[in-house]
Amino acid sequence: MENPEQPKAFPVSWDQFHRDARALAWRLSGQGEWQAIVCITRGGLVPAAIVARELGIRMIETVCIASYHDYENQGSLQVIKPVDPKVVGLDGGQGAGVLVIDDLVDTGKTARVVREMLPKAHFATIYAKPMGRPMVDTFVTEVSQDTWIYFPWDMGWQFQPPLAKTTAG
Ligand SMILES: O=P(O)(O)OC[C@H]1O[C@H](OP(=O)(O)OP(=O)(O)O)[C@H](O)[C@@H]1O
Ligand SMILES: Nc1nc2[nH]cnc2c(=O)[nH]1
Ligand SMILES: [Mg+2]
Repeated sequence: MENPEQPKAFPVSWDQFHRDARALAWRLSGQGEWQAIVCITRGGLVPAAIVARELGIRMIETVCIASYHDYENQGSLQVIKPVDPKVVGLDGGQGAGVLVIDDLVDTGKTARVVREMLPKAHFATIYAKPMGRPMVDTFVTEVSQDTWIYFPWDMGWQFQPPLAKTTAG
C-alpha cells in the first residue's frame, strides 16, 4: 500500500529487531533501578520481552492503546486498558519506578497520553521519528518523519523477481 506522506520504507528483520532491542537494553542498563516495565501494546510487547530478559525485570504491565486503525493513517487515540494503579504507585508514585517501552515514537501522541498517566516514568523506544523524539528519554535509531517502519511481525516472505526481469523493456 503506498502512502504519499510516507514514501520511504524501513523494513526491519527479526535479527535486526533483536539486535536493536538488545542495544536499547544496553543503553538503559545503569540508568535506573526499575521495578516494573509498562509496555504499550501491541508494538511494545516484543521489545518489552527482550529488555525485561536483559535487565532481569519480571513485573510486566500493559497499557493498551490503539491509534493507527487504518494501517498508515492515525485515527482517534483509544485507551483500551489503563495502567494498574498498583504499578503507577511503585517507588513513591506517578510511575517513578517504571520503565515504559514501545516499539517506536512517531508523532508522539501515544507517548504523550502515557506520560500523563506516568509522569515520572522513563520512556524508551527502539525507533524514533523527529516529531516524537522529545517524548522519549532513551531510543536507539532515528528515522526521518517521512519513513514508514515495517516490523517483522507485519511481514512475510515473498518472491523477488531478478533485477534483469524488472528492468528489461
Ligand atoms: O507516536 P505516535 O504517532 O502516536 O505513533 C506511535 C504508536 O503507533 C503504533 O501503535 P498503533 O496505534 O499502530 O498500535 P499497535 O501497537 O497495536 O500496532 C506504535 O506501536 C506506537 O505505539
Ligand atoms: N509499523 C509502524 N507503525 C507505526 N505507527 C506509527 N508510525 C509507524 C511506523 O512507522 N511503522
Ligand atoms: Mg503501538
